[in-house]
Amino acid sequence: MGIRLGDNQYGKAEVRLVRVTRDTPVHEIEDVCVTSQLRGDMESVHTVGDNSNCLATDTQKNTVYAKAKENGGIGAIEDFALLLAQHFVSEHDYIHGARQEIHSYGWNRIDTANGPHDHSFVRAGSETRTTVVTKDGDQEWVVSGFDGLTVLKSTGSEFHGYPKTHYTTLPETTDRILATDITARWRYIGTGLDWDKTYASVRSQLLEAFATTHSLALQQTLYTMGRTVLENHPEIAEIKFSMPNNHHFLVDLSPFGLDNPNEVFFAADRPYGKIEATVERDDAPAAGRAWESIPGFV
Ligand SMILES: O=c1[nH]c(=O)c2[nH]c(=O)[nH]c2[nH]1
Repeated sequence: MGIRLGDNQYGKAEVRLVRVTRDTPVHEIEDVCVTSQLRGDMESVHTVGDNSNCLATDTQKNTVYAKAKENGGIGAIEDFALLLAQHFVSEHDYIHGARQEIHSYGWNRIDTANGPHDHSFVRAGSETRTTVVTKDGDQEWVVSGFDGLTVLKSTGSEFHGYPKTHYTTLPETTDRILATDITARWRYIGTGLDWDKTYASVRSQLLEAFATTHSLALQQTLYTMGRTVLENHPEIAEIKFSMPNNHHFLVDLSPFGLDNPNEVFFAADRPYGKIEATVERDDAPAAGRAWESIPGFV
């Protein structure tokens, strides 16, 4: 019978790791979630249960923890993911490729009456920074981004001019709330970059573009955000977004004899519009395997 093993990868998912740097009484913390997956000569473990090439997922988990110590911390998640991928591929001749995904959660020092506390922290911001490093032999790809950066504009957003069909009830508006949770992923050209600096810059450009674009559609805002990033970052080939349109409906207060000039809204949680797009350079190098197993984006 013509049956064979197709693409496969395996590893330990969602290894939670908090690293405390405690060289001085003023501690630092790094908080990440690592998913390690390996690809290689895995035919026989699948077909006959021969585990001789099967680097245990438990070993992959231990490697993540040990490298956090040997490396003196995590550092930029892109560097740590590259370090893990390079370790697995170079140490074991039966491992040919790796996919290392890391999410990181930011923490700020708690501000007390006596100033920022030495070892007490509060979660920073609403977003989770992410990276996926894919290594295939000598080739490496880095896709970074974030999930869930929640933003809202209380004006500066219109929506009109859309087709009016038999089923259209949506009133046109020249002044509405625009709210979304930005999920973005961008593909780097090459490695060896200052990941933390680029991340901070992309994040602030996205926020600036969201704030300053007078929006005629969330699609237009999305495109402007992506174009701004590509114009300012030649090291980024493309950026993908998935953004809900978190609807805010004006509440009818007329039964109570009250007017409502865009002041009181019902913040609906579902359904929501779902706006997704890629903004890309037309001369970008090919994506190769960079986007493999990164679901949820077009
Ligand atoms: O910015 C928007 N884009 C749409 O495609 C859309 N559709 C809709 O009902 N409201 C909106 N708003």
